[in-house]
Amino acid sequence: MTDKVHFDRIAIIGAGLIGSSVARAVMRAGAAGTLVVSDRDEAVLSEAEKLGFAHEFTVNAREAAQDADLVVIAVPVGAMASVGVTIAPVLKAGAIVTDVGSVKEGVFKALEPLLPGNVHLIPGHPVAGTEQSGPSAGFASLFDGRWCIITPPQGVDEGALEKLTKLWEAMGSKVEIMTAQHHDLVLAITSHVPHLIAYNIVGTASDLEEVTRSEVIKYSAGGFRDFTRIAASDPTMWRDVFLNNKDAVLEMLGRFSEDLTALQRAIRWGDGDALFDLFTRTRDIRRRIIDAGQDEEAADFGRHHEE
Ligand SMILES: NC(=O)C1=CN([C@@H]2O[C@H](COP(=O)(O)OP(=O)(O)OC[C@H]3O[C@@H](n4cnc5c(N)ncnc54)[C@H](O)[C@@H]3O)[C@@H](O)[C@H]2O)C=CC1
Ligand SMILES: O=C(O)C(=O)Cc1ccc(O)cc1
Repeated sequence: MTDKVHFDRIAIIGAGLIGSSVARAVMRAGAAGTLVVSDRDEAVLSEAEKLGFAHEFTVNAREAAQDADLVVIAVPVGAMASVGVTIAPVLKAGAIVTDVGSVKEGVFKALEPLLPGNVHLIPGHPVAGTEQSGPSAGFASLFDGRWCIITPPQGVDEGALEKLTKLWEAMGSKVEIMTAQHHDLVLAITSHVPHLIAYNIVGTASDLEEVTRSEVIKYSAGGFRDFTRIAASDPTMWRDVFLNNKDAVLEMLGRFSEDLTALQRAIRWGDGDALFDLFTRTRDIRRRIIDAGQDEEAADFGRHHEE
């Protein structure tokens, strides 16, 4: 039995889906003496306060970060730097600063020059979420059994890394360590490009003429419905993901469009074997995901939450 992880003061900046879920999971784990949550949006903060998932609430990120042993930045990727500028002057020596952003290399490059040299910046990404946003969409079990990828910089303080790892484990996650660059490449194909495809197909449907569009809605079968769930994801968050993981997304999109062209040819020339072979290979990937226990948990969480 390992010692229970504990921080005297944890500050979470950003009280949306992920920040509020981290707050609830920290409380569930009893991992903070004091948990303070901050959001610059007063409406979000008062909703968070009503939900009561932390000990203290403030619109002032600097006040939240003051004296914190751990600061978790849970804002859209494009807003990380502005939070860094705000909190840098008050960070305690030896504090751990982490984030939950969906892109890792850009976030590290944006934050690292802003923070004092005596704090430990160790980025992270819980690979768990839903298409919803805001404090009421969060829940304590979001990270249970899901991966959290931590991307420590070279020369990281091992004690700080171990403490952060233990916190994610206490919040229910399985932790994997990799470089930020590798994370961004893997997530480009498993998460970012799939979201772009969903935005694109739903966008194409919404551009159809009125009559056809209403039929798309009326007859939407499983496939299209699943895309609309993903394409309902937060516009600010996803704009920032694509602007900050440009190279890896463009690399994967290049491969994707080559493969799409090959499929187009197979359809045009009636190459049924090519189609059948691909569809057989892809079915195997689905089976392997289910065998690994990584099936539709996030989607189910999202759906349960809508009910
Ligand atoms: N939505 C998802 O499924 C997942 C999201 N992420 C990452 O988590 C981060 C947060 O995403 P969500 O919680 O979904 O977004 P959200 O939209 O639910 O919450 C973000 C919150 O940050 C606040 N905020 C924005 N700029 C701020 C600033 N400068 N100072 C203080 N607060 C600020 C907003 O008012 C908002 O309440 C993003 O970086 C995203 O890439 C990671 C895993 C899953
Ligand atoms: O809702 C879904 O299906 C998701 O894919 C959630 C999600 C969104 C962004 C992430 O960085 C991680 C998970």
